[in-house]
Amino acid sequence: MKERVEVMISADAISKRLEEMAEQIYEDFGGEQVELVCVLKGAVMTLTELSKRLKMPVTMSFMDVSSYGNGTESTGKIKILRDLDEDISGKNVLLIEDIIDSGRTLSHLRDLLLKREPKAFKICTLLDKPDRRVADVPVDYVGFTIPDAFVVGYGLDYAQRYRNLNYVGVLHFDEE
Ligand SMILES: O=P(O)(O)OC[C@H]1O[C@H](OP(=O)(O)OP(=O)(O)O)[C@H](O)[C@@H]1O
Ligand SMILES: Nc1nc2[nH]cnc2c(=O)[nH]1
Repeated sequence: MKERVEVMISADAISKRLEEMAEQIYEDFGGEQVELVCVLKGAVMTLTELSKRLKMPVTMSFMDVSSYGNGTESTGKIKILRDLDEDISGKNVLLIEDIIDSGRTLSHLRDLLLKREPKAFKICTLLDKPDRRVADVPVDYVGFTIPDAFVVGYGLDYAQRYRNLNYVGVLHFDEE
């Protein structure tokens, strides 16, 4: 089997959309300082690229959770591998994800973080795949709504590869 990536969302389109989202986020938080919470590893590229476009003061912290193995199917189990170092109570928090698929990861994280009583809590994702939703979770900022296909690039991996692509593409497996 040969792997092939077909472009779905170009680098240019992502850059423009992040610009729009950053403006909206700035307005919604009234220019106040925000703690950006990144869910490793997939959201790293979205976090860095979005943060460069945000005009208010921001801080960054990282959580690591696992729900997927090296394949393309969710296990349905969410494990916290690394929690935040900082207390988020009383802070403006923006949780950043690369993709919402079943919604299990975000729904679990949202419940966990809301218990810590942030001042404001919003969720931002580069990609949303609503067709596969199992757990309902309200999302404040969606970059792109995409059809049900396994995508890679811009932080998203297949067997830990392709995260470095500056675009989002559909992964195909061709017969050799
Ligand atoms: O909505 P869900 O079905 O829960 O899927 C979304 C999650 O899956 C991906 O993470 P993954 O577990 O692949 O880890 P990674 O970010 O380290 O690649 C992605 O980054 C989300 O966190
Ligand atoms: N790489 C990748 N990870 C995911 N996690 C949930 N959905 C996806 C997807 O389409 N691609």
